Amino acid sequence: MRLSQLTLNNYRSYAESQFELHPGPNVLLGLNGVGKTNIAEAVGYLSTLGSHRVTYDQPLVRHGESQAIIRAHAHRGTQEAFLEVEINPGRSNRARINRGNPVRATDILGILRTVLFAPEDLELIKGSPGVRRRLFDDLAVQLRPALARVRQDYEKVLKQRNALLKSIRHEGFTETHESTLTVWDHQLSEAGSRLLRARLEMVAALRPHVEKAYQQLSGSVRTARMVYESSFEQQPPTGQKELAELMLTQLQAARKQERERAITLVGPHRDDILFSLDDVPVKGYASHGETWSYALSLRLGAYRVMVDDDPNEGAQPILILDDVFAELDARRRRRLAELAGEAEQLIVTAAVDDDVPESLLANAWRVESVEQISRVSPLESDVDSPAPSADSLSTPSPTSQDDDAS
Ligand SMILES: Nc1ncnc2c1ncn2[C@@H]1O[C@H](COP(=O)(O)OP(=O)(O)OP(=O)(O)O)[C@@H](O)[C@H]1O
Repeated sequence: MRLSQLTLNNYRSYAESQFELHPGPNVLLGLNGVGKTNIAEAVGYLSTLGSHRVTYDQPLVRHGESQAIIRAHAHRGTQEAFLEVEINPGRSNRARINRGNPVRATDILGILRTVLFAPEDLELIKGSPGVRRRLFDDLAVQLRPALARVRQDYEKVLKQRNALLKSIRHEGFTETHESTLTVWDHQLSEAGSRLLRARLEMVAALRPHVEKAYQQLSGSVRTARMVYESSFEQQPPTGQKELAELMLTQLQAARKQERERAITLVGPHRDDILFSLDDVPVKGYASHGETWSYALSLRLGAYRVMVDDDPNEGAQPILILDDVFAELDARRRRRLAELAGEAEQLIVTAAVDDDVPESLLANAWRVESVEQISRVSPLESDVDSPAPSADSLSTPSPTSQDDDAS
């Protein structure tokens, strides 16, 4: 999979900018704060409708504006699609496919697949369980877009149920409360069991790939392991019907405690995934370098899971490495470059040219400012080629660069 053209309107620091992207590596170089990550983030947003930096949309819209639009030409083998997403904070986001009528933004999920690794991913190890749950849920949604709805339903019922438990604590428990809780228990178990089943599948699919990626990246013989820790009092079964039944039983058993604490105590929103190297937990124990390698292995593993899911020519996800190389030692950089170099399209951002392995620098761009982006000659990476004009910025296509060079 790849993008050939990306246009940003009022997205983050970009008022109106267009970028040409190439198959293979695309490296964005430039000083801190010039807008490199904003581009990488926009590509990720097109495939997940979420940002790796914020959990809500407002910061994605250029300060002072009310709407951002991301447009892109996406290619999957010989198929091509023109994708457009409008980000409307406070209102529903919309999408358009091949310049058709506006549809719900979630309708574009599944068309473009990306895997993005960024420094924020250290939170996958160090952060709260919610960050880890999101990793598995996002991956499941990229593979099975219908799960986006299940996830929304689960969160909605959970919120309503928690609000009811709070009012029970204040107002006392009545028969009406009992029957409403019973209805919501069924709805929560239905959506929760689907979500949990998808997560368990993702854990099983990721496990061997993460183990392999960790060994390839670090050269270590230690085994990267992961264990799903469920809020159920027993090992969750694998079938969805059995999961739903078990969740219902556990909710009913927890009812007294839930009324006392005014919170839903059973379900996938309470779960965690324990990462370890051999039998030693990563969180709280691993070194900084090991933590980085583990987090990166999770993303490379996700990349492989997507490739397994659709092994067709041209279906590989776009791999995005945002500000990653600076944190790795020389051996890990080289290994990452080898692994990432296999991607049909790779987008890399870096503040320091020397941090990026030379093998990836064939297509590098110097981001000076949001209005000024120019190609970097692979041989003279410190000499900028003439900058394209500002305002409606379009980075030069390979043909025009060749013309410039001649
Ligand atoms: N909604 C917004 N409106 C206007 N400007 C924004 C918005 N969000 C972010 N910015 C600006 O975008 C810039 C950050 O861009 P970005 O994160 O892409 O930088 P970067 O080149 O990746 O930097 P670094 O190398 O430090 O990671 C900052 O100057 C920030 O103020």
